[in-house]
Amino acid sequence: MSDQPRPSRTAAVIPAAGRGVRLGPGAPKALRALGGTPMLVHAVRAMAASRQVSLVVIVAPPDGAPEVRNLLDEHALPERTEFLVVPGGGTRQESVKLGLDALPADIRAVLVHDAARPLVPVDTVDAVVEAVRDGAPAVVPALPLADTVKEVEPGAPGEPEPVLSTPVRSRLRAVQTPQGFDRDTLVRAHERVAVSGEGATDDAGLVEQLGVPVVVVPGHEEAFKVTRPLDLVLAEAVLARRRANDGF
Ligand SMILES: Nc1ccn([C@@H]2O[C@H](COP(=O)(O)OP(=O)(O)OP(=O)(O)O)[C@@H](O)[C@H]2O)c(=O)n1
Ligand SMILES: C[C@](O)(CO)[C@H](O)COP(=O)(O)O
Repeated sequence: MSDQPRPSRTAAVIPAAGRGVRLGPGAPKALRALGGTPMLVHAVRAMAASRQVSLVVIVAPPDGAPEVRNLLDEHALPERTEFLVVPGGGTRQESVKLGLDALPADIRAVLVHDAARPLVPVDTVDAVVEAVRDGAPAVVPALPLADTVKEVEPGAPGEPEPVLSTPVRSRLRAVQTPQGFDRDTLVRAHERVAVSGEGATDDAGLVEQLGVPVVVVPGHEEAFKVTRPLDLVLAEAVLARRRANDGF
């Protein structure tokens, strides 16, 4: 056997342990079908489509790891990619941490990608990986906003909420995944920033709390998050358009 050190590798961690409450009653969101295939399988394929990603860690619902392992075995996935399934936690932040804990030592760069963003194009994945490999410790894909955003004083449900301010829209970005990180930076962020309430809403936010710079690269409209029922309608339409285009 060669005693040369193995080159450092890039892994993707896919938090998929959420219930999908905002999507309505049914199976855990990641296991629901999109175009006849579980949303999670689309997300796993989207990460494995990047030749830069050699390991995908899937963070399953806490009691659903065997089911997710079976699901992956039933679907065609690239042979050059390694897949690991670990049980998740009660918040997204805890689930990502459990995924990071499972990474082998030779992983130097990590993507964190929501199972709920099943249709992210491979070019977006590659752009994030490239930026990390070029030396950025934390990279997020993002898009400018179409709506004006107001900061409000949250009130009781259904009651009018006083507006506090209107941030300058041209300075705002809607952040997507995969978010890419130097592994040590992301692990440090997850160790230092405690889970409070629902946890941090994204991983780059934890890194920002360390004072480490985060940069934005262009996101993609098709990397939207399936959160509410209407998002599922859009996702089915995007998938149908892709399949029709592939047919010609
Ligand atoms: N305890 C949790 C909560 C969320 N997630 C994952 O984090 C991603 C983004 O979360 P979101 O879209 O909010 O999913 P849910 O938490 O399932 O949605 P909801 O808030 O509507 O229940 C999803 O892929 C989800 O599976 C996770 O791994 N573990
Ligand atoms: C990580 C994220 O997708 C970036 O926009 C988002 O913050 C996840 O939020 P959610 O409420 O857990 O879906």
